[in-house]
Amino acid sequence: MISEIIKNRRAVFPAQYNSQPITKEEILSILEAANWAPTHRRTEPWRFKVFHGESQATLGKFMAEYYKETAAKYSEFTYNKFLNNPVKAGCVIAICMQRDEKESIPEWEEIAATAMAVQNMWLTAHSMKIGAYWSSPGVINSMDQHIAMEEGERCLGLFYLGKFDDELPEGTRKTTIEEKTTWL
Ligand SMILES: Cc1cc2nc3c(=O)[nH]c(=O)nc-3n(C[C@H](O)[C@H](O)[C@H](O)COP(=O)(O)O)c2cc1C
Repeated sequence: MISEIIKNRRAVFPAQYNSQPITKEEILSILEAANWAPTHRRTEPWRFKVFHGESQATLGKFMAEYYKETAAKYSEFTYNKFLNNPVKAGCVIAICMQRDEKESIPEWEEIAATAMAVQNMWLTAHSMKIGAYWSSPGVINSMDQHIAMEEGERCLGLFYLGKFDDELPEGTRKTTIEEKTTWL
């Protein structure tokens, strides 16, 4: 049932990944789900850059060095996390949003559509027993220093994917949906 998949999906972090590879076919299935997200005026703004293989290590090096150059309070622990997390993953996908030339709809709608695409990916990965999480460190605003980005394209995060052995914990929410809902 989809409601079970929705409830049981968790953020699964690099520390939980085992070293099993993720195949290109598996990544393509996950990306295919993204393309079916709803989209206002059919702008289909989601764009993805897949780091799969050696590019994972160079992404880690870029993020770690960026952190070293910009950190207000540098820690070697954080440096090593930036360096090593992409390599622990089965692949990392940069989540990007492309504005259409005419900017025909507000930016927030394009971000919302891209986030819906990511939820499709996250649920698909979960149903394939592949863990995932959306990471949004400051370096995503400077991804154009590492990879080619189009005019009007913005990186919204990094989607880490990895296979895992452990049972996933039960999810928690601070408040119930009733507390967040007003009936009129
Ligand atoms: C837009 C977005 C950005 C996120 N950025 C981060 C992040 O930078 N670091 C992090 O640990 N988790 C990040 N998360 C994942 C959340 O921490 C996680 O989804 C939340 O703790 C709820 O846990 P659950 O997904 O297992 O239910 C992000 C999630 C979203 C939707």
